[in-house]
Amino acid sequence: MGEAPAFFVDHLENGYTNGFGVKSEPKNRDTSVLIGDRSFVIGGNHEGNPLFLGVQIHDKVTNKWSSPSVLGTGPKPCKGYSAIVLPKGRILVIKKGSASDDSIWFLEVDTPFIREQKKLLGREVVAWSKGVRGNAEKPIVISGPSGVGKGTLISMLMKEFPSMFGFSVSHTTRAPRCMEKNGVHYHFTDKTVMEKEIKDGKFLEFASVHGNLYGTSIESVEVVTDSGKRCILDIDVQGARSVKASSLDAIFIFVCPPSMKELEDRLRARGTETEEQIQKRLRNADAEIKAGKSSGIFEHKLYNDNLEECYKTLKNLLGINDLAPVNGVEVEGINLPKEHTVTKMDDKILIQETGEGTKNKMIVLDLSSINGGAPGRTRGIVLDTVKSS
Ligand SMILES: Nc1ncnc2c1ncn2[C@@H]1O[C@H](COP(=O)(O)OP(=O)(O)OP(=O)(O)O)[C@@H](O)[C@H]1O
Ligand SMILES: Nc1nc2c(ncn2[C@@H]2O[C@H](COP(=O)(O)O)[C@@H](O)[C@H]2O)c(=O)[nH]1
Repeated sequence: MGEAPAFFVDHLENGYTNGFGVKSEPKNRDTSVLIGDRSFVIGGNHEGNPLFLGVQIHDKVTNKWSSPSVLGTGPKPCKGYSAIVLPKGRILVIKKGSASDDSIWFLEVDTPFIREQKKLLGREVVAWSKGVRGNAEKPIVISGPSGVGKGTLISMLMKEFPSMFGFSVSHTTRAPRCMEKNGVHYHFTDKTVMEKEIKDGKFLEFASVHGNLYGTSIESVEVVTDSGKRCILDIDVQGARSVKASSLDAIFIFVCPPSMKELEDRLRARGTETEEQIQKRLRNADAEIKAGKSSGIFEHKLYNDNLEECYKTLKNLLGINDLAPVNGVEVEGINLPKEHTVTKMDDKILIQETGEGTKNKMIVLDLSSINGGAPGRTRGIVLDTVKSS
């Protein structure tokens, strides 16, 4: 047997406040979704704006109501909706009688992205993301010897397409270079702290590289994917091997130098390492290049000789060229029957058409396919339409 949705709310059209127009305690409390110690009440207007659905939070422990910062563009007010609590701090909202580009939404209330935003903003935060069909783009792992130009290529990509790509900020125990900012280039971390976090299972991968510890925390990747951007990881070959073995379905690119002499020249010209460190990095480069070319980890190899040409090849490889649109992934809306019931069955949501003279269409939404997301962004949904008799 399936479970009924957490709740169904009727008549939430614009102008029909249904008890949610109030600043403090909403009157209609049975329409709240309980997650941990907090109830999330979805309805009425967002900060008096009649175009967007509002959210309020009740904390059971403090018995206080708050209006969170709402990230992303949320759904328009609607006739009614079903709300279903999903794992990992998300609420699925399925609207009634809405346009195909406004029918399925996710409210993030306790994801890593939300927790990070809460820390930053110092207040309650939630984020909306719209549900669309299709799969989110795979993260990109870029490896190559030190000084080959990985960081340069990634910076060019992020500068040209800031809304499309996001950088996974690694942790490292090495000291910051003079222009490097904590939390932007790396999370500069004490070795004992990082070792403890590795032990606590917080890292997707880690490795000792040129005498220091480097690692990608699960949260660093989630922060990017939850912001709806395609995640880029700049990691060494050992790290790439670990990611390949993990559940992260990524594409792997290895950047080769035109020659060892050119690699050495670039490292020296960068001027960020001591002579001893340069020698160490060059020694390691040999083994890295061999592993990169022969390990079977990398499906794509780039030669960074001429920077502009290499960048163009990288863009082509990522499906970005002068003819293709670059403002995010092309999205497909979801047409739902005007009148329907919603049932949850394991990781499937069944949306059954109701009403006289209808075709009794059933839409099956596969929750296991959901990834990426928020705020205001899309995530992949796989839908099947079944005709019941
Ligand atoms: N095609 C190129 N031609 C000449 N110089 C380049 C080219 N690509 C990058 N560089 C320069 O080489 C130096 C090293 O590049 P970058 O810092 O991007 O390397 P990296 O692979 O990220 O190194 P690391 O792994 O140590 O972080 C930089 O000074 C950069 O400006
Ligand atoms: N396995 C990992 N390797 C990483 C990570 N972050 C960076 N790196 C690699 O380290 C070297 C040196 O970087 P530098 O900033 O000190 O020059 C470079 O090859 C990076 O790709 C990581 O999280 N995991």
